[in-house]
Amino acid sequence: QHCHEDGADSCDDTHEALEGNRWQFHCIGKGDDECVRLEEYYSHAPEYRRYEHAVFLKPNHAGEVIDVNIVPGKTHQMIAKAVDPPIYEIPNFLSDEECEYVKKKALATGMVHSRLFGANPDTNIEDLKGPDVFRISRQTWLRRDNSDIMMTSWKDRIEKLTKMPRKYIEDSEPFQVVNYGVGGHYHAHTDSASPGPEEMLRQKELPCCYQTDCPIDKNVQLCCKVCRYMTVLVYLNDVEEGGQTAYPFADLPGEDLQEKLKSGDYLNLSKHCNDATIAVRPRKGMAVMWYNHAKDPTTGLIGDPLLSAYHGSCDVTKGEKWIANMWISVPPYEHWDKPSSFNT
Ligand SMILES: O=C(O)CCC(=O)C(=O)O
Ligand SMILES: [Fe+2]
Repeated sequence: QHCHEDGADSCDDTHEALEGNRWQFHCIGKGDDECVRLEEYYSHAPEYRRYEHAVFLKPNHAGEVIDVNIVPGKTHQMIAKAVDPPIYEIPNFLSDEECEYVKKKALATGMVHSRLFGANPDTNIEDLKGPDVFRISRQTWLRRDNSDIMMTSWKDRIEKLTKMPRKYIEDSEPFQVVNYGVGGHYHAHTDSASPGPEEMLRQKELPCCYQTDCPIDKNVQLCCKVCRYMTVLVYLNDVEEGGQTAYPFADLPGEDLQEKLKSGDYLNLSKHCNDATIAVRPRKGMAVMWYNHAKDPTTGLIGDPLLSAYHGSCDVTKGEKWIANMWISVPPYEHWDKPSSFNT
């Protein structure tokens, strides 16, 4: 590996030929040893050089701890929880004061009951309760406000953490703030495009939702597809009991995953929270970051959805739970030059 000692960004352009493929290394620590080897890089054909490429940071093993500089003068840790998909915990991503600020701001905008894609708009969701309900929470969106120093600094940290081109961070949706009470949960789901083969084929030609005005809370599947390449979720409080973020299929061998997915039952986290291979306990200010898609090895843009990235929130059994979601969207090659409707 050819990472330079003089800082994180100096080795972003380091390439090494390996059996005809190109590999890229990103030095996210200080020395050579802390370089993280990324997935195979794009093929360097001229048509794939016109735009900025996504980054996929893969840990060497679960439990790996990587020091990162995301705030000047401070060191944070990225703790790998899983390899497939890569899931990382980043303690103290936000300070206590920042968490309080986000909650206050969210309450001021007004929180509404969360809906699902394709949900019947006539249902009175406020009355729905119990383990059979897929999602029970309240939420709001915090719109981009470039004069807000906290939000800008938050995006800086996400950029340093993910190594993603700033463009994709700026293009992405507003921050979503979610609040769960006792009994609140969100059964296991994917944050991005429906991963079934037929669905993928049907949606192939569609632009990404963030590039359109398609209403994201209705049945959007006919108009656009969700292209949330990665998720950065931040816990805004300590939850007294329950409320873990659970990944029922993380790091499972392919056959076991297929079997569990087929049964469908494992998606119900009110029943199966404890069967999940990875469950992250909320801690105020901590971020969890993971990939919902592979990186397309040819185009360097969003690739196939990762079934291993199914996740959700277990029931809050005592107290309440506050989170903020930041999704980073990346287009597929067919739509790489379409502008984002959020970055105006
Ligand atoms: O609350 C959690 O831990 C998970 C939330 C989630 O998956 C989502 O909002 O998409
Ligand atoms: Fe999610």
